[in-house]
Amino acid sequence: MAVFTEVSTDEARNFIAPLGVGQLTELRGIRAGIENTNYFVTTDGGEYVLTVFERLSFEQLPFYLHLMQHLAQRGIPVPNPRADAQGRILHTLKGKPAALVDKLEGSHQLAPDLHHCQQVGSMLARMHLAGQDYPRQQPNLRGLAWWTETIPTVLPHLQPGQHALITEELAFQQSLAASPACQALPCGPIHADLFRDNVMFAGLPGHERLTGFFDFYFAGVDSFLFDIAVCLNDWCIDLDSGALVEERAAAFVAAYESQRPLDGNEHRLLPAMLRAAALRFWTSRLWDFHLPRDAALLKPHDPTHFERVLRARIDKPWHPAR
Ligand SMILES: Nc1ncnc2c1ncn2[C@@H]1O[C@H](COP(=O)(O)OP(=O)(O)OP(=O)(O)O)[C@@H](O)[C@H]1O
Ligand SMILES: N[C@@H](CCO)C(=O)O
Repeated sequence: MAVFTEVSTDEARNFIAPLGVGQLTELRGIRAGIENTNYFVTTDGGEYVLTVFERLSFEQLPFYLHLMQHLAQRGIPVPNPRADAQGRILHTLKGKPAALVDKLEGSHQLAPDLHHCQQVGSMLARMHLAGQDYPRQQPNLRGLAWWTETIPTVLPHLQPGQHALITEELAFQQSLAASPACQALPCGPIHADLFRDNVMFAGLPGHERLTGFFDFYFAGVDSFLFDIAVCLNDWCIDLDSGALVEERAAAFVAAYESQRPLDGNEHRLLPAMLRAAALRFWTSRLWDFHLPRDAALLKPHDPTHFERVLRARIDKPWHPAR
């Protein structure tokens, strides 16, 4: 359940009044999600999502919300935050930060095929290009510095084989990140968490079209290759074994490259970046699992999934044919 902060109809009506979205006709709590309170808001003018942020602060949120606005203004299908007459998109509800964004049409595609992967790959590249002139800066807060700080805190909970794997992988990623090749990777704002449950598709089975990316609250400035690797490790794998489904991965990358070709460095570093992306989510899942901060807000995902993904990426490195 994901209504941590109850919002009444009157509170919602007052909240949306300055946002020029019409009169409230329906307010419905959204059960999915574990981070924030979300409500579907219907007005006589359209459909929206009201989010009350439970963990992110007034200082952190402008980067994410303005990024969504920037991308939406450039034609990327992401939820556009609604502004008041002064142009403010970060609001306050019950003392907490809150936003009203456009509701995306459609639903998740949890069993993607080539067609879905191609659409995500192509839109990811378009998003990277559209974000290049985004002026705000915020690093990927779940990047190497965070892995380096967090991995020691989870080590006491690991079996010897896992302990060796995660410390060796961290050392590998630290030396890789310091290399000139890695430092030359093209960077910009990335989503950094574009899993199957953060993309919407609409349309009849077999003919679905991508209607949007959402949940930008792990976004940050990092290499585009890292974003590609996060996607490949979710959209293009067999969820049981963690093995890459090469046909889907090749289709994803080809579609990405139809919009933004990878440079030689990106091509060479993709196998290592796939390992980095697996390490990132293994670490965060271990941290959520073994060191829960706020039990009420957290239903941890299975960490061993990303241990399998990491082992699979090490055992069978992959990069697309050129
Ligand atoms: N802009 C949107 N348009 C349509 N549906 C949305 C939108 N934002 C959120 N939703 C719906 O609300 C659900 C919960 O949102 P979300 O996944 O962002 O939850 P969260 O708690 O904020 O984050 P997390 O995914 O980390 O748990 C989504 O699965 C989706 O169905
Ligand atoms: N996508 C993340 C969780 C939310 O960011 C995971 O699957 O571990």
